[in-house]
This record gives sequence, C-alpha cells and structure tokens, in this order.
Amino acid sequence: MLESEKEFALSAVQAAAAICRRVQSGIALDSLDKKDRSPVTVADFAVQALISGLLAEQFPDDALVGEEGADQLREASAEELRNRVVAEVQAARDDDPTSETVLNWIDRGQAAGGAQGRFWVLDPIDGTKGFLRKEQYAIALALIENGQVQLGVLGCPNLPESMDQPTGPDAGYAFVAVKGQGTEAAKMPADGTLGELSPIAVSSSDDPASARRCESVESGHASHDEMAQIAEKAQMTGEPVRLDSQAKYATVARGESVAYLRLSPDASYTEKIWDHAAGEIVVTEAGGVVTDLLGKPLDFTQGRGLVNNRGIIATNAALHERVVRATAEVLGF
Ligand SMILES: Nc1ncnc2c1ncn2[C@@H]1O[C@H](COP(=O)(O)O)[C@@H](OP(=O)(O)O)[C@H]1O
Ligand SMILES: [Mg+2]
Repeated sequence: MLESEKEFALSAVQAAAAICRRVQSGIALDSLDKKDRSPVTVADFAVQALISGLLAEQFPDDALVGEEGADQLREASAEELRNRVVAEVQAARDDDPTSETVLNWIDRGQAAGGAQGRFWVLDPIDGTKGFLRKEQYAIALALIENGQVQLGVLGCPNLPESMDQPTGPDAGYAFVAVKGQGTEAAKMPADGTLGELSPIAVSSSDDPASARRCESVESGHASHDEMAQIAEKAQMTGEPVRLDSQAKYATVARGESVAYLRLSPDASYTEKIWDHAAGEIVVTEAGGVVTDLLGKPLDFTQGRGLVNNRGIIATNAALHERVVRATAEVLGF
C-alpha cells in the first residue's frame, strides 16, 4: 500500500534537500550577525514550489497544506527574491517553468486541510533558525487521509549518524514511515545518493535516569525551564540534547533519545500540522508514542493548526506514562 506515494515522497524530499544544501552553502557567516533571512526565504519558497509542482503532476487530485504562500513574492518590490526562487526551481527541474507557474505552485499549498479527504502536508524548511546556523533542519512531507497520517518522510540533510558526531559532508538521513509498515531510514549524503532503507526502532529502555531526551534549541519555541522541571519530576536527570526541527522526532525514532518534549512559552500558541505530521508517524511506526502534553493523541482533523492539542510529548512508549504524569504535576493539569 502507498508504494508509489512512498517512492514519490522520498525522491521529492531528496530533490528538495539538494536545493537546501546549495542555498545553505552560500550563507555567509557575516549574514548570521546581520540576521539576514533571505537564504532561508529563497530555499523555503523554492522547496515548496518544487514539491508542490511535482505533486500537481503526479497526484493532481491531492491538495497540499504547506507553510508558505506566494503573496509576498508577487509584490513588485520582491523581484530579486522572486527571480532567485524561480532560478532555484528551474535548476532543480528538467524544464524551465515560468515565474507565474512557480508562484502558482507555491499557492497550491494554501489548502485548508480538515477531517475529510486526502491531502499532503509540507514544511519546506522546518527549523529555519537551524538552517541559518548551518545546524539541524528538516524537509517534512506527510500524507493525511481522513484525518489520519498515512505516510511521512523527514529529510534531515545535516543529521550525522549519531548526535555525538559532528555534522560533516557525510551527514544526511532520510526517514520514511507508512502506516502499519514501520519506519525506515537511509543515508542521504550531499553527493545526492540515497542509501539502502533499513528498519529503525525506538529505544526499549524504561530507565529514565540513563535516558537522553531532546528539545528545541530556541527558548522562544519551547520553555527550557519548565521542561527541565518536568524531566526532573520524571527522574530523567540527563542533560537534554538540543536540536532544531523535526530531526528531534527522528532521534526518538532511531532510539537515540527517549523523549522529545515541546512546551511553548506562549500558552496560546497553536502548533502547526506541518511541524508534526511527518514526525508523528516516523515515531509511532518505529514503536513510539506521540501525544500532546495532556496525553491526548494529536488531532489532524482541525485544519492547518493542532487546535485541540497543546504541546508535544513524543517518547519511546516505555517512558510515556511517566512523562505525561510528570507534566500534569508540573503544569497543574
Ligand atoms: N511561539 C512558538 N511556540 C512554539 N513553536 C513555535 C513558536 N513560534 C514558531 N514556532 C514553530 O517552531 C518551529 C521550529 O521548531 P524548533 O525550535 O523545534 O526547531 C518553527 O517552524 P519553522 O522553522 O518551520 O518556521 C515554527 O513553526
Ligand atoms: Mg516548521
């Protein structure tokens, strides 16, 4: 089941990773100080256009819920940015789509989602801050049918074999999960190849003390202090590993960390479906569990946001109850 969708998603994410790597290699270190976000903006738009265009050709009846829209690019003052985006998309394809075609592909990603039918979910560059720092980021593509995630691919171009290793030219992994079929991983190095897919599984450890957990780098996205209190309550005493993007879900899926906690410092923040759909199935098909902070399953039927959920707890299953209980105690649920 979903064989052609799986093959499609893997090759689309691989092509997207090539765009990201090319754009990222051009980020000058001084642009980090100037807070110049243009490289990530170019890559964000170009990846959404590329994957959306490929989807329109291969699965024309499927809608797309993507993070980006083309309004900003259509403005007269955005001509330079628009030209860079179009050039990246053209370089990634055998034909030369016009600027209007590229903008329309981006806008195809403005679908509303919801409880019925079949649609894809795309975060063209998840972890934009990590991308600019030349650290971790992910291309996240998922397929949802009638509110259930059926397929997810995470492309992590900078993820080393283990988080204890530095990222380098050999880094890069792709993760793919299909409902009922498990999760697989393959090397996706910068040379453009995709290694052999092999099954991965979460850690079987139920010992919180020896367990490693992960969390966002950005304290604006996840409250480090409160999460430390939850971890302490759950007796997870190890230092958390911080990394950007849904690469966090990947580290849980491959057994490298046992838990990924996400608690926005802004209690009114609604998590977006493109930040979690692919990651959720990658973890659950590897044997883990993903819920919100109250222990409720993620509800992908509510459109572009996870309006019925708050925060995320993703674990190896064995430690899930313990973390949910600790969260309830610390947050007073
Ligand atoms: N106040 C907030 N609380 C929680 N998440 C937020 C947030 N503001 C932005 N985000 C989300 O956090 C994501 C990055 O997560 P992380 O810090 O774990 O890498 C962003 O995705 P993008 O990078 O795709 O914009 C964005 O969707
Ligand atoms: Mg994101």
